[in-house]
Amino acid sequence: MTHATTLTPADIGGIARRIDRPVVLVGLMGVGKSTVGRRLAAMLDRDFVDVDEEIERAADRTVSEIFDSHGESYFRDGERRVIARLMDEAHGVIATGGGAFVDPETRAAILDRAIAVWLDCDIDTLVERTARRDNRPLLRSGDPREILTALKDRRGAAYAEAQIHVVTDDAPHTETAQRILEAIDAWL
Ligand SMILES: Nc1ncnc2c1ncn2[C@@H]1O[C@H](COP(=O)(O)OP(=O)(O)OP(=O)(O)O)[C@@H](O)[C@H]1O
Ligand SMILES: O=C(O)C1=C[C@@H](O)[C@@H](O)[C@H](O)C1
Ligand SMILES: [Mg+2]
Repeated sequence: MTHATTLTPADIGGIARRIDRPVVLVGLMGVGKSTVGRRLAAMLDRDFVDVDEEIERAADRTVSEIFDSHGESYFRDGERRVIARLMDEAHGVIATGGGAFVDPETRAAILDRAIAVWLDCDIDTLVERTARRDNRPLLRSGDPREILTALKDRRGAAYAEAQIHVVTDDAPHTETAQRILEAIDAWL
């Protein structure tokens, strides 16, 4: 599905001035949180932080290495701490890892301090996108389609608590970022 976006630079500037909290992108692996988030931050002229990258920097290891050497619960503890810190700092756009918003403490902190945007798209698209890079440890333990489908079922209720829901389809990054802005504008 295509969707013509009509936001002018002046519109975007107006929306940017009304956004008084960080915009936090949540949703499944491959939905575009990191790549669309970076584009959205550039459009808003705000800074961009990727939680997975922050954890990797703090640990001086990749997400996969952390899962391999310490396990998922160790990674989740680091993720919770990083997001708690980010909520205390003034950031423009924050891309979370796919599981972050499922943690009740993290979800409550984000909902209290930020605008959570749930990016959502169909499983076929997620399977295709996540196959491009082998950097997602949760998808290595079996068939990625089955794992993503199960995660979507299990996590859907948590993601649905986000204030804003944007279905991305296969729209390009810039268009998706514009749709997020339109949804925020309508919600504010
Ligand atoms: N709207 C889009 N149109 C085209 N390609 C996209 C779109 N969104 C994401 N992609 C591509 O899908 C891949 C995964 O995107 P990205 O890394 O942003 O996902 P993510 O939500 O951050 O995943 P993770 O939870 O694993 O960090 C990248 O190759 C990215 O370029
Ligand atoms: O969906 C998830 O649980 C994950 C998504 C990635 O962003 C990483 O945070 C990690 O691979 C786990
Ligand atoms: Mg990401």
